[in-house]
Amino acid sequence: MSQNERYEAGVKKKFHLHMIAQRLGWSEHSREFRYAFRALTGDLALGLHHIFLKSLQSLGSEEQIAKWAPLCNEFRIIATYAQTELGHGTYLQGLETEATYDADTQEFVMHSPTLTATKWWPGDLGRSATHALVLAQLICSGARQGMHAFIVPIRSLQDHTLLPGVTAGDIGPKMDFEYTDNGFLQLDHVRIPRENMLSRFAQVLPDGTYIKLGTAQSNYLSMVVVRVSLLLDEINPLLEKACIIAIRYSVIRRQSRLRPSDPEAKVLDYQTQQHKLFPQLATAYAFHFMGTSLQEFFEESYSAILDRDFSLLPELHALSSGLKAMVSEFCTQGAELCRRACGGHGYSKLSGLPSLVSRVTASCTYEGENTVLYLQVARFLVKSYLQAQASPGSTSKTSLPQSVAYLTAPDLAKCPARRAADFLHPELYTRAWAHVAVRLIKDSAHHLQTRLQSGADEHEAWNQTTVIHLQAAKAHCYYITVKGFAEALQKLDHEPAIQQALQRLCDLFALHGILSTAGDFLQDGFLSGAQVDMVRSAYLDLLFLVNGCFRLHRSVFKFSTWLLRWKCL
Ligand SMILES: CCCCCCCCCC(=O)SCCNC(=O)CCNC(=O)[C@H](O)C(C)(C)COP(=O)(O)OP(=O)(O)OC[C@H]1O[C@@H](n2cnc3c(N)ncnc32)[C@H](O)[C@@H]1OP(=O)(O)O
Ligand SMILES: Cc1cc2nc3c(=O)[nH]c(=O)nc-3n(C[C@H](O)[C@H](O)[C@H](O)COP(=O)(O)OP(=O)(O)OC[C@H]3O[C@@H](n4cnc5c(N)ncnc54)[C@H](O)[C@@H]3O)c2cc1C
Repeated sequence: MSQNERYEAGVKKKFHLHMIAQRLGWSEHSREFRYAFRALTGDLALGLHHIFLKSLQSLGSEEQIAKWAPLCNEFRIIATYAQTELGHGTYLQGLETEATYDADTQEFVMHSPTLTATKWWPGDLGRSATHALVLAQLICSGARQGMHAFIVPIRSLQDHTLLPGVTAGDIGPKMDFEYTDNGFLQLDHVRIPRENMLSRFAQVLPDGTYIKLGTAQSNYLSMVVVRVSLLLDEINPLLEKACIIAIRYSVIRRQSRLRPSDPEAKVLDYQTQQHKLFPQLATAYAFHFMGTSLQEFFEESYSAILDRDFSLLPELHALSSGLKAMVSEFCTQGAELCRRACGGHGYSKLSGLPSLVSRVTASCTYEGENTVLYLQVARFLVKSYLQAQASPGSTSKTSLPQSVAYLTAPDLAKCPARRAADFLHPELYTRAWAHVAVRLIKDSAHHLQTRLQSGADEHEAWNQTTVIHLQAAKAHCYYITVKGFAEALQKLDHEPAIQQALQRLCDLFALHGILSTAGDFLQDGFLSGAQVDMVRSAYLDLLFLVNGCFRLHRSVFKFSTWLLRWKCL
């Protein structure tokens, strides 16, 4: 299909599913709706319409939510989230679109002062949206107040033509997401009422007085909300699907002989094929359980933040940033590995794998470019580490956020494992991951301090140590995921068969990670070379055991059913 045909198909599917859900009484978060969404491969248009709604609920006052949410829910308006510009995506302080308050008319004048101020990328903007949530620099009472969110009508509700002062269109062909009309938007002194600035965390009074109700980053909250929601709703399911296709293919595909006298072997019987695929399956499950745990932490902190208690926001920002970066990075790598594991058929679009790979690849960029998000985590880790060092032994150490409490826990200098089987104990490998994360965080903080003491200013010192910070942030995120996976399994005692199968995948995820970054474990002697051999031996035995599991269930192997069952637990 052409881009236009894919776009039109995406819109048709969107409303077809919506009408079925209405007729059958499925809520958007119901299992039936989510399963139908998966079955439609997720190629539904108007994804940003829902991101607009999430942003409205995060940044809008109760009155604004009451006014605009029903219009969204009934699709009487189609909305998008317009933040990124041609010249700026990451650096929000550099966004150029202006919202200048006119006290005489009690309006904001929305304007794109330069070509680089053109909004560029927002989904559903090119052809669909009637309204845009425009993130712009607020100017009132003669001062620039930073980035705020403004609801701007852009197309007529009568005939869908662009409104006066609005220039918009489609940004053209992309690597994927062809069913979404990512667009551009230029505003030429477009006037909107004062009430259209989302005002949960800031207000502009009729006379232009600016009232700050939150923190400088309160208006960044919508990005946190979306990062958390994309993990389980969009990104990890793409790896899950790739695993289903590649493992089922590998159970059926026969190629070459294990012994000359044997019939051709199922490719899943080759150890190298297991080595390609089973760690991806383990990763998909690890991210499922970690994403569920993050969702629980999000729900606990989100209601407090909406009530302007920001105490948990720094940790939520760090967790959501790091886990979005890690999940998107690993799901992109994993989906590509699954594709390549299917040989020539993996290069056929008919396998479904190429489109999964090109779609998940975008997640490394949208909703925050991964490197930038990892560095946000690193900033949080250094601050937490220095806080822990500043008050050794005092009760304030207990004030460390829960996700970094391990920075003050007793640390093992050397791994106690004496045989391969010792590495199949979650307590042991979780502490191994904690050790490496602490060491890398400490190392990154010390390199930063050394640069500062050598006379570099804080910004140069930070920039010259970001590669080390990146390494520490990644180890921290992997540790969080291993710990979360192991803890989730402890709640499955009532399902022993499932618990055992998942335990093997948890062990596999932890040990595969150690083998992939063995240098980090060897560097300070925490693991010896002999112990890395033990890890490899335990890992290879796990591949054999997991394969046996598929051999047992091979005919009834239905990952999605299994996962659905586990999601129900
Ligand atoms: C089915 C459909 C699937 C596809 C959907 C695709 C949807 C895609 C939609 C989008 O892509 S929307 C656009 C997404 N864009 C971004 O995510 C932009 C990323 N950039 C940023 O978030 C900020 O520019 C960045 C964090 C990189 C820098 O923030 P700042 O410019 O404020 O500077 P700084 O790093 O100094 O942060 C200052 C403070 O704010 C804090 N902070 C930053 N971002 C925060 C945040 N989001 N929440 C809470 N606090 C935050 C940060 O930790 C720090 O706290 P401390 O001073 O206490 O250390
Ligand atoms: C499919 C898709 C859909 C999208 N949908 C939307 C949408 O609906 N609405 C919307 O507003 N936006 C949307 N975006 C835009 C997206 O949010 C931005 O592309 C993203 O935030 C990255 O910004 P950028 O493109 O300016 O890249 P840049 O930030 O310019 O990144 C380029 C390079 O610079 C590096 N870099 C940048 N800053 C730093 C730093 N401080 N330290 C170290 N390295 C740095 C990055 O790591 C990267 O390697 C979408 C993008 C895609 C691909």
